Amino acid sequence: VVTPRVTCSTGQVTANAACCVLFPLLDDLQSNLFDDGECGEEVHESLRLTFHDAIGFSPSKGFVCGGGADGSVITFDSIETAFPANNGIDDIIDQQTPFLARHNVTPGDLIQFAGAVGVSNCPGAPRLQFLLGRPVAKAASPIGLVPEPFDSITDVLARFAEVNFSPAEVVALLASHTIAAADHVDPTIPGTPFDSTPGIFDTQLFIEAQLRGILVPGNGFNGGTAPGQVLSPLEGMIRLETDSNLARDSRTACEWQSFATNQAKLQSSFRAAMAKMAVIGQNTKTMIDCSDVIPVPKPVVGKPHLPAGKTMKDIEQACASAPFPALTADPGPQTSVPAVPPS
Ligand code: HEM
Ligand SMILES: [Ca+2]
Ligand SMILES: [Mn+2]
Repeated sequence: VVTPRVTCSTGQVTANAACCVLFPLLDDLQSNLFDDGECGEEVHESLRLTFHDAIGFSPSKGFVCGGGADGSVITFDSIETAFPANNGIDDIIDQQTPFLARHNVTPGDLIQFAGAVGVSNCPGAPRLQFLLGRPVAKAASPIGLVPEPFDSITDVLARFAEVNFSPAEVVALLASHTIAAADHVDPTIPGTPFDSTPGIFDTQLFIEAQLRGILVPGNGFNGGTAPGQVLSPLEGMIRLETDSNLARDSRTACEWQSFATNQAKLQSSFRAAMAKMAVIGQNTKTMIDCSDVIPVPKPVVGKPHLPAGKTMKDIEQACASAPFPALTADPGPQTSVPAVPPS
């Protein structure tokens, strides 16, 4: 099979002429949103936005087509940014919205494209799929569809099951928290990461979430969405109750552990789950595959390890059928994780 190719007026070659609109958008995003190709704050927030838009879909609440990954979080931002679970997403919505005036794409396409481009800046990430063609949203998402960090695993799995995601796919999607930080869980310490390497798409989240929690970063629990915050193993790192429980619940612990040292599985599972999430509620038959516009990410930096000062005794074994993979610790004093700088 010969894949047809077109050359855009801007010089790049792609699968379909409809994708040409994305090259100037790619350059604009890299220069003016992602600080020249960084895997920093705006990439993290853009990835979070892909989820908070897409998960707003509920067959039981009357969606048949439309909803989901439709850009409603931008089109109806005054409604959806007021949902408690969307705390903080107004920031990245304000930063992405001006790109709509400069490029001929819909809000739903912008959100998923920015997420895929942003993730490509993170060493170790898979090259995500991108399909073009989400119509402008006709309605806001109903409230209550975005999971909260204090939700039970039963509730989280039920919410994802409603949009046809298995427990294993939920765990794969949580790889997103390897390139993530919290601004609002404890608002006194914004930019506090979920793993020690928030600029790298590696397996450290799946190792570090399994370490025994011993401390509260910053100066104690400071409101925000806590009760969704639980003890962290490392100074400067924050742990969500849902991440902690997904790593320990019998329905998800073995899947969680399976990612601890398997970068290739992490990449392929996250890629597949993101491809599915990015089109929730959309009709893929009318969409165009523009995945070849997404840059190829750099390889992962570093190897799976315990943070300095930890031993295997600090791992809380949760999977009943296989031992946690043996790891050695980085040398040096107890790891303290620096915050992700705001930019
Ligand atoms: C059980 C499901 C989930 C829960 C309860 C959850 C909860 C949270 C919370 C509370 C934050 C911190 C927000 C802040 O304080 O700034 C956060 C950040 C984040 N989440 Fe999730 N999340 C879930 C699933 C996902 C999924 C599926 C994705 C994407 C595929 C995602 C991507 C992110 C990213 C990238 C950040 C970091 C944002 C930043 O650094 O500014 N999350 N999540
Ligand atoms: Ca990481
Ligand atoms: Mn942030």
